[in-house]
Amino acid sequence: MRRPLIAGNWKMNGSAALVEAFGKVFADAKLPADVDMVVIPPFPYLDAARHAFSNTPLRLGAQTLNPLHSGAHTGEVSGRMLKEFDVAYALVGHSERRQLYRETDEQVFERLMAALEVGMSPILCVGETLEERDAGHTMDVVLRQVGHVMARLEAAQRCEVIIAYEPVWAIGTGRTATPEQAQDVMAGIRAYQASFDTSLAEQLRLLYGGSMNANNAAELLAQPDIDGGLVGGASLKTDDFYAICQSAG
Ligand SMILES: O=C(CO)COP(=O)(O)O
Repeated sequence: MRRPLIAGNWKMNGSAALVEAFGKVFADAKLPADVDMVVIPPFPYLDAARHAFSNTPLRLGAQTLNPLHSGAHTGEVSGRMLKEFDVAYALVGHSERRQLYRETDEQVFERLMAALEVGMSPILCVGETLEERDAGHTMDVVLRQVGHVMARLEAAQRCEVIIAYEPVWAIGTGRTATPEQAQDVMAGIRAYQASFDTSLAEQLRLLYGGSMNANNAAELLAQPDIDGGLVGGASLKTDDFYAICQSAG
């Protein structure tokens, strides 16, 4: 059985007050014990979140990381630094980074390797644009993004990777993929992974992202190949994120 994972990607949102609010709501909550719950705030809030979440099941993630450990790279943050703040997960290849900051598949691979090197679980984000979907290229795009990374990893590294399928057209648009659309792509990713190793494919955790909210989470999470969610907008509201975590249990 794969352990469900719900991760909240705050993107460039949130505040010190929101960190405190999450610490309070998640401290006394009756949350499912069999679900991994992760908050991914902007870097400046990581240290406050580490303290505020110490009595909660919430773990921390980073939105990106530099491939190097240190050096003359103004504005960048390394995995080694993030580890000092108990950051356990790192997003790599989010579509906003691919589109707005021109990150290539190769840079995504380098960042993912940096996360693995310091013992963080990378969450590799993949997904097609609307034009790519309409042209019938969804699986080609997604498997290119997955393959560029997975095909180059050792088996032991492959087990550490979590994959988030986030159709670009569903991100922040309120337009969620139907459970069937999401399931089709997730099944395709798992089948690709099975071409390396069938038992690893069974263990691979696949998250859906793109306008997941408290109302649609249960139906998406009920799909056989969806093991969790990568939540954007709804992860900025304590009650909504709490409800999504509940529905994963
Ligand atoms: O990009 C996302 C999470 O990484 C999804 O964002 P929304 O949930 O706001 O659509």
